[in-house]
Amino acid sequence: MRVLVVTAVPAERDAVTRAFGAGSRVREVPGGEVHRAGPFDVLAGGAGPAAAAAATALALATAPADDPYALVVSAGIGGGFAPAAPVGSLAVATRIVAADLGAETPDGFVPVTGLGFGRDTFLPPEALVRDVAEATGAVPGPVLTVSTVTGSAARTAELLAAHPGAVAEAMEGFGVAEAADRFGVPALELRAVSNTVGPREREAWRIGDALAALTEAFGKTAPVVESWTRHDRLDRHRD
Ligand SMILES: O=C(O)c1cccc(C(=O)CC[C@H]2O[C@@H](n3cnc4c(=O)[nH]cnc43)[C@H](O)[C@@H]2O)c1
Repeated sequence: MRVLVVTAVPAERDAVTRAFGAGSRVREVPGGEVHRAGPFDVLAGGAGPAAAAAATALALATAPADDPYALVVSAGIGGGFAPAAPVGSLAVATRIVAADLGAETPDGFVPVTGLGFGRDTFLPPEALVRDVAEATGAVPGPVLTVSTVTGSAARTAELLAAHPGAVAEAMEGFGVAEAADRFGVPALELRAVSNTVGPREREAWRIGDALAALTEAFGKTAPVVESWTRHDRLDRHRD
């Protein structure tokens, strides 16, 4: 069974496929094209949770019936929370959290679940997270999905207070996981840290280094997910 990887932009998609030589384009989906590379089908689905959810859902809905996806991975560059995830490091999500989905109240932010509907967290398969962390050196921890890139020390402190131990933020993970969940497929999130979450300093983003780290990480992740799709996934369904 194959693994669908959803990135935001083509530069991230190409960083993933580069681990296996050039990715060959396999199929068009509305608004994008899926590139095949090793065990991965890689799609640049757009930036933000809504684009990511739509692209993921379309790719899953149009997957060949005789070769469905066993896993969806949200991947790309991201902001790392200091000191847990420095620039150039990798982060793998133990929880994929919609950090700004909810309501602002006089008493502070209330997550959507506190409003009595929806959900704000998806849990990737524990054993897979552990094995990916071990193979790649990625720091495991909550990865936050935000619609607005954090740009101040105050907002960084707010996020860390609400999500102790958060290692990274990005803009797509929750959208990818929400779509995958509708298809009964587990999701993972893997981020290469291009910048530190905090006061905005766009010129300091090390995008090239992060993309190179992403390529290396996917080379090391391939055997792990191949083994997981063959063995652990089936064990899980047997329980
Ligand atoms: O300009 C380029 O060459 C380039 C190459 C690859 C990727 C980009 C992006 O701007 C990707 C946007 C994507 O990155 C995630 N991201 C990165 N840092 C943060 C952050 O601190 N907070 C939230 N998201 C971050 C995010 O997922 C964006 O969609 C440019």
